[in-house]
Amino acid sequence: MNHSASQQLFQEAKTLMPGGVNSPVRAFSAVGTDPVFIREGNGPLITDVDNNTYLDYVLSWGPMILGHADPDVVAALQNVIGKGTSFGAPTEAENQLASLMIEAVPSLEKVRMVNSGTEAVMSALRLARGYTNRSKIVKFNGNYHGHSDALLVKAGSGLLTHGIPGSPGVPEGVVQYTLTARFNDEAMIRDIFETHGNDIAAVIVEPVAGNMGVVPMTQSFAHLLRSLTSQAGSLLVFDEVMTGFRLAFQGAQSLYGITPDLSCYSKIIGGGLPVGAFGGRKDIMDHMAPEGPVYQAGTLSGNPLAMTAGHATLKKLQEHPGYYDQLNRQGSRLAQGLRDLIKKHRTPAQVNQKGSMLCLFFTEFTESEVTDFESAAACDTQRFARFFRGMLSRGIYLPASQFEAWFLSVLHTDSQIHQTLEAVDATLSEIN
Ligand SMILES: Cc1ncc(COP(=O)(O)O)c(C=O)c1O
Ligand SMILES: N[C@H](C=O)CCC(=O)O
Repeated sequence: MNHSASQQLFQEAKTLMPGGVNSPVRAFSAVGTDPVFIREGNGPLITDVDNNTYLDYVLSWGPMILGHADPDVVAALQNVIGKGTSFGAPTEAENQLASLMIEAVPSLEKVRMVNSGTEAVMSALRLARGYTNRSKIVKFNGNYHGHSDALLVKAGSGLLTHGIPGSPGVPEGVVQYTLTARFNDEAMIRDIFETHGNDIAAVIVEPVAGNMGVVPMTQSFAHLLRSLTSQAGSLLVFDEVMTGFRLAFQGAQSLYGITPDLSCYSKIIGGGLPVGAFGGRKDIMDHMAPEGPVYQAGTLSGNPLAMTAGHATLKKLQEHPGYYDQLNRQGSRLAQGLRDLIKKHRTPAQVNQKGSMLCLFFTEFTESEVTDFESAAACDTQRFARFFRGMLSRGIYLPASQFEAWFLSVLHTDSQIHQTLEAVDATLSEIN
């Protein structure tokens, strides 16, 4: 594959932006190659500036569940873009997206729109602290909730990819109220609540963690979190930035049978435009300004284009409930195919999959499952890097990190899954 135009753009980008990118994982530095510059996307395919086409399992890190340039989303955007792109004033489009989310997810009684997942989580936790009058929050090792100061502790995603345990620039005082616990470790979270229960404003969790690879929370851990928080008067906050409208129309919370107090969204609810939202119980949400005293604001919040793209996306998902069965089927088919191939090649690896989120962990500990940050972090990232490069050269675009989720769209076909597995077969024989 020729990558000369991408390489040229990357050289230029490095003189313009730190590392040549606007978000670290995109730089491909963890996989020992340069990034490809994407020119356009169509359905499950993306094409780079050198005219190479790839089957996309990144999907903009999750939002493009309908594939790229979905005709209904594009038409909805074309319909509004000529009428003004931002007003900083209420619009009907905000009501439309908010009411669709509230209709879909029983735990949402009111929502507030923001501009990113980071903002959604940061604001939800401020609200939790304001509502409970408590300071401490609990997060789990390897969960990633965006880059706000208090949450850059033992986080997944780019921090795990680049081996950054916290971040310079975050004063100690800011993280002194962030308690960290092992994901899926029931004894540890019980201990934390025994010691700090009365001071804990909220527990925040990715129900299916997708930022240390894919690691689902166990059912019993989910129920334990619900009961510990309820007993202690703390709030349970589900970070559904990745899982919301992806694992089910009602989100991961419906799969676990849990009603969180607050939930955070981004990605799919913006249909590929910058967006975020948080919501939950009305009595809690009404603590937000101007109804209540907890302050949060945004010049572009509820942006008409983002609301329109998000609404068109959710509407289409709502009108096609069969999409979720299809996504689950394709996810399972790909996961099973990967399992068969790692067995065939005797590759030390594990496959974790939940619906249309999955990943292949190159772990030496094949006999034990990857259930938390500690087992995920023990993976062979060099082998992953070789695997990634082999797949890219065969036209399969995977996340450029061992610790990110692969996503499927509703347009990934049987024959594309087959093509992916053929590429895996060839790549594993090359790198083993
Ligand atoms: C679970 C989760 N929470 C929060 C975020 C932060 O979202 P954003 O990148 O839109 O700020 C992300 C992704 O980055 C995420 O995957
Ligand atoms: N894991 C992150 C979000 O889900 C990846 C996006 C990024 O950091 O650029």
